[in-house]
Parts: sequence; C-alpha cells; structure tokens
Amino acid sequence: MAKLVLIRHGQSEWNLENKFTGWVDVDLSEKGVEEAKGAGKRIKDAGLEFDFAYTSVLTRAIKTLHYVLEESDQLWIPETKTWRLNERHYGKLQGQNKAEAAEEFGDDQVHIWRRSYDVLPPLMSPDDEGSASNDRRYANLDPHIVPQGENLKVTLDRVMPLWEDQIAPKLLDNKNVVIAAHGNSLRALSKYIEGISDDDIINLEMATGEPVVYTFDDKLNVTDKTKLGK
Ligand SMILES: O=C(O)[C@@H](CO)OP(=O)(O)O
Repeated sequence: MAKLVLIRHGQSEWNLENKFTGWVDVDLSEKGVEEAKGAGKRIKDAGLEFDFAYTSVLTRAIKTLHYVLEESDQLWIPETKTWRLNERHYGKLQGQNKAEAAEEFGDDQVHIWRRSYDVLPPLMSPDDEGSASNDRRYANLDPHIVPQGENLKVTLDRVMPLWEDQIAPKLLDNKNVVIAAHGNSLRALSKYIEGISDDDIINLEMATGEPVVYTFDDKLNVTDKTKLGK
C-alpha cells in the first residue's frame, strides 16, 4: 500500500502580508519555519518513511521539504526540484495585497481569481520585469510554455506530466513519496487524485504545514486520506 504525502509549505512572508505570491520567490516567515518543523515531527511520530521527495523550484517549498526531512531523519533520500510543482502563477496580481485588490475589483472577482477552476488572472507580458521569462531558473524551459499567469486548470495541466511520468510509477512500485509544494499546485493534484469536480474544487483549501497522507491500492485508487493536523 504505497503512501503519498502532500505538504503545503509553512507560512511565507507574503502569506503573512496577505499578498498574491505565485511564482515570486519569497521566504518562509518565522512561523512558517516552525510549521514546517512541526510537520516533520508529526511525520516522524506517524512512522512515515519515504523513498522519494519532490518539491518546486521556489525557496519556501524547498525549505519546508528540508525541515520536514530533517525532523524525520530522512534528509538523505533522493529529491527532485521541478517547476511543475510551482505555485499557480498569479500573473499581474503577484505582489498585490489581496484586501486592496478586493477593494479595487470587488470581493467576488477576487474570489473567482483565487478559487475558480478556469478563470485566468490578468496576464503579465514576457517583457515585464517580474516575468518568469527573465528568471535564470526557467532558462531551459521552452519559452512558449513559461507562464505569464495561470488558472487552476492550466496548473493541473502542467502538474500532470510529473504525476504520469514520475509519481504514479513510483506509487505503483510500492514506493512512498513526499511532495512539498504550494496551496494551488497541491489543490490541482488533489483534484485529480480525488476526482473532485470543476465546481467543487472551489471549496478545497490546503492548510500550511499540514501533511495530507493518501494511501493507494495497487490500482492507484485512494483507500485512505488522513491529515496530520497541528
Ligand atoms: O498568493 C498565492 O500564491 C496563493 C497561496 O498563498 O494565494 P491564494 O491562497 O490566494 O491562492
């Protein structure tokens, strides 16, 4: 019975400041570090042993993974960093305060941008200063697929190749996998794993630093979902 553990990174500096973050590479806050360490302790207490680890190319998720693995004495396991697990790209909203955006555009519009499945945020241009097109870490990505803003659907579309080519084969081989990533890249993956509808995904929230443990049968059906709550 293979296990997959999803962990949203601990609170970031911009979660604390209530700013749209997306692909901006902000660090964990002090509270976020404690949340990540706490998640690692609960994983250790639950006796969860991993064979492979995955994370994004963003500092807050990478550090969360490392705190989790350190606290659970598993810092040695193979680890892959991939842009496919990055947070959903929030386009031009990145850096804006969410409350100020709600005043400017209305609560409903901001809620739709944040939680709908297929509404795109206002897009950046590749020439914009903060565009991922100008970031060295994406230099080996086909420039046509570097996002300038994503909805959850587009996010799921770019997470799926990772699931199909790497995660699912390992689970089918009875290996345990841990993924430390982001609220929306993990909502997208959970939507697929749990078969959540396009309409219902609006209600799924991921808490920071709270491991979600899925157990699968040998046909990759979920037989159990447990949250290791704070
Ligand atoms: O700003 C973001 O990138 C995300 C995650 O913190 O925010 P939201 O929960 O609004 O999708």
